[in-house]
Amino acid sequence: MIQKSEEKKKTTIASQASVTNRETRQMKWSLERNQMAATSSSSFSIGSIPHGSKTCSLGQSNNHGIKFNSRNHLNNFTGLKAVTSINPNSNSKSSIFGNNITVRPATITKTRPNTIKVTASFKVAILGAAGGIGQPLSLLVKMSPLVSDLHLYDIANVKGVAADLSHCNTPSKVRDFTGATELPNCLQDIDIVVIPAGVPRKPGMTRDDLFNINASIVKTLVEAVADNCPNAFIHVISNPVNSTVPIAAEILKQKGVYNPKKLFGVTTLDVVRANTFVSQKKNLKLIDVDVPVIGGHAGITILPLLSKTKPRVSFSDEEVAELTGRIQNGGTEVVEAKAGAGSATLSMAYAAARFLESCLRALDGDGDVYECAFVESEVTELPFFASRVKIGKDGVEAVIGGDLEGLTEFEKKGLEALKGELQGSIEKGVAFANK
Ligand SMILES: NC(=O)c1ccc[n+]([C@@H]2O[C@H](COP(=O)([O-])OP(=O)(O)OC[C@H]3O[C@@H](n4cnc5c(N)ncnc54)[C@H](O)[C@@H]3O)[C@@H](O)[C@H]2O)c1
Ligand SMILES: O=C(O)C[C@H](O)C(=O)O
Repeated sequence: MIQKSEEKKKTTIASQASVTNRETRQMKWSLERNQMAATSSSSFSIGSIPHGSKTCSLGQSNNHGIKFNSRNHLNNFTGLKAVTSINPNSNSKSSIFGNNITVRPATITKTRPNTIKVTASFKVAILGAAGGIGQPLSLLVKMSPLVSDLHLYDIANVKGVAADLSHCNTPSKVRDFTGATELPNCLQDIDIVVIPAGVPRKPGMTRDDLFNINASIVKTLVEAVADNCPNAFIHVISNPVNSTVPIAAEILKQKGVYNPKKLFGVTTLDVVRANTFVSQKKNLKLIDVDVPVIGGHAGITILPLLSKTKPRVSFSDEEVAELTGRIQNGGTEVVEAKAGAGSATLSMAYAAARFLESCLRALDGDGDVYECAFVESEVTELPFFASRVKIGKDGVEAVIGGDLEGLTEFEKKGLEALKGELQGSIEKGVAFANK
């Protein structure tokens, strides 16, 4: 399908008389690259399947490419293409890796015949942008046509990262900010703040072992967010997420700007892992698989609901035990493989970019955005809990409690077993923020 549509696009574009030989070569390069990506199993999309909703959000309906998707719109993003290869009158969609990057119509202006200028509109700040997660995440965000401004903050080494990224000919303007004095400027008018700042695990450590260092880092950064962009969505990646999110909530409360709908602990990597491991185990097409993962983001608090896997698939008891264990220990698997050089960075950047992109689409008016996230919640007796949430322009529109109904005995036990640890981690965060 993709190949066919790319062929069609190729024909259409190649017939445009105004295109020079050099431009034709550039187009061919771009199209060949797109075709390669479209047929390659290594190409990917960032997205999730909204259970119980009619349409798939980005990527999963068509897995051959990063699809920074914006529902409203049908225009072309220049991305890796020569600007002159774009026909502004065409309805065909194009993308970096072979399919639909769509952008908001209001943000596109013709600059001269057969060219368009993309000016996307959302402002994103990444705090901890020079780190193992921060760098690849920044690159993925730089590729989004929905982002107009990308602010990179770190306590060190961020200038080079920003200079490097700024040479990519994608719409967003990249700026770097170093150190506490530059943090307020970094956060001005920001729509979404992503926080991967903090130390990662080494073999033998738990996520909670990071608490002493990362709790203070998150506290300081969220104070600045509260002071400078209190209406922004906040995505907390720094571990232990089960504690750092409650810390962030308390700080925002102290500053009088807490909006529980806009504070998210990023647990997307658990879903990404669950989808990958299940599709491998059951030999399913990866694009079709979606497994909700609930609870929290550490050890047994990570509870994949395999019985709710889409498409419906049956697992033996042994498979359930094995898959659940692997998903719960996915982080440790990477920490051990890296043998002291850190924890998951690339898969986390991918997961964070997926979650960010979902929120950008929600901000852009897509009414069909669902993701799992660790949020303030009433689906259990715990004050914070990861589950699927519906995300809209103002943040969490609904926490989907229905996933907790009809659980298997194994899942019910897992849910009861995680509550003590999760409650303890939440209380630890709250106590830290209020001491
Ligand atoms: N939520 C998840 O699923 C998930 C997944 C992977 C990693 N993590 C966590 O993400 C965090 C970062 O991991 P990493 O591999 O990128 O670590 P890293 O050490 O490679 O990078 C961390 C970055 O944060 C910066 N930093 C430190 N203190 C800062 C401060 N006060 N302000 C701004 N920046 C600061 C460092 O300079 C560094 O560039 C860790 O806590 C890790 O456990 C979470
Ligand atoms: O495992 C870690 O320490 C990092 C992260 O939480 C992960 O799940 O990979």
